[in-house]
Amino acid sequence: MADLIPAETEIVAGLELRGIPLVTAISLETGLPAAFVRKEAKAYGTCQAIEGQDVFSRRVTFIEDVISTGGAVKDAHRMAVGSQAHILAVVCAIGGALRSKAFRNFASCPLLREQIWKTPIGIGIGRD
Ligand SMILES: O=P(O)(O)OC[C@H]1O[C@H](OP(=O)(O)OP(=O)(O)O)[C@H](O)[C@@H]1O
Repeated sequence: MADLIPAETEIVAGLELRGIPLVTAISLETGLPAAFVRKEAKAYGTCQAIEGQDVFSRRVTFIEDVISTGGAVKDAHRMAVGSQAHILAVVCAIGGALRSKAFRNFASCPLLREQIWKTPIGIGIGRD
């Protein structure tokens, strides 16, 4: 997966929960700093949705284990945009589970929709 991360990436961000061990391994392999995207912002303490790095104005690639409807990526994208991160792409381990609903969800995330055809997820679509 590490080979598939866009070269401009400054931070890799794993989506809770199964994206967390993946992004940790990719961070160790690439040296890119890892962030961790909660399903929703914590209601106390840091009150953050994205932990581990300040993603403000940074180029971020999401790391996911599998995408089905795209709902988890859509939620993460909304929170990352709220933090003014620039999301370059989402790289997932298993793209073949992608369902048609994902395209409706990605329609609200134009950057991801653009990238989806260029990243391994596009390969996943081809296998579906
Ligand atoms: O594209 P989607 O339809 O959103 O489905 C994919 C998501 O579903 C799974 O997580 P789940 O919600 O089961 O949570 P978990 O990783 O915390 O177990 C998986 O790890 C993805 O994050």
